[in-house]
Amino acid sequence: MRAVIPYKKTKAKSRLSSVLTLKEREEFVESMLKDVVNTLSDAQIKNIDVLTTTSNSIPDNLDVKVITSEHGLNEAINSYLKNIQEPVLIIMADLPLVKSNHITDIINTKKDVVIVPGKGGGTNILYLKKPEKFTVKYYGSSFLTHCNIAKKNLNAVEIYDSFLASTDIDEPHDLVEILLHGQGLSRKYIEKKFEIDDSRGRLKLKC
Ligand SMILES: Nc1nc2c(ncn2[C@@H]2O[C@H](COP(=O)(O)OP(=O)(O)OP(=O)(O)O)[C@@H](O)[C@H]2O)c(=O)[nH]1
Ligand SMILES: C[C@H](OP(=O)(O)O)C(=O)O
Repeated sequence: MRAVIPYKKTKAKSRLSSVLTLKEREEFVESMLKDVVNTLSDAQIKNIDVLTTTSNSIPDNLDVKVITSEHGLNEAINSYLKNIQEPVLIIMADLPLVKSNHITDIINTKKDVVIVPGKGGGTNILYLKKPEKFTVKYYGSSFLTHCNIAKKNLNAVEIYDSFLASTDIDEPHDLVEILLHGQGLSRKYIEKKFEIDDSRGRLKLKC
């Protein structure tokens, strides 16, 4: 089996622009990518592909295969899947809280498809035992879309329930979860700039 991480660094995370500059956002997404790659490695995933928009956005020291595509997210992933004849784990790059035991739980499923929902209706992780029978359609309520695609084309779907695996980092309020639960490079990056305001459990910028 393989894992593929869709990754965009250029102008990344516009939803965080109120709290991080563009340079900081691009540095931050790189730290999250490294955390995801480290988690996959800890789960003994040997074949890790990073599907990115521009090859110059990947650090040299990552043990991954870099695949570039100028296409948008859906077209890039569906083109990638056309060349895959083995089970594939599609894991987003903005999931720094996922742990290796989540990955092993997911790939040891007895079902054809595992879907890990994101907050607000997204899809954080897809595990496809038969990728040739699946087409991704991210954005909007992609979680429901992917459930329907799976049920139409395959018969056995597992919805994997995990607070940490469902916590994708999109909005400023998501950053507090990294301070509360993170253990990797992205936590080191964020704690330089933010701390938790204990009075309300809310994030505030470090003075
Ligand atoms: N290869 C590729 N990955 C993408 C693309 N757009 C987003 N991604 C990745 O897909 C995952 C989810 O994307 P988003 O949460 O929308 O990331 P984003 O577009 O940087 O965030 P916003 O600008 O706030 O929407 C992240 O791992 C992104 O790095 C794309 O056009 N190509
Ligand atoms: C790619 C998209 O991410 P979101 O915008 O929901 O974080 C999705 O999961 O469908």
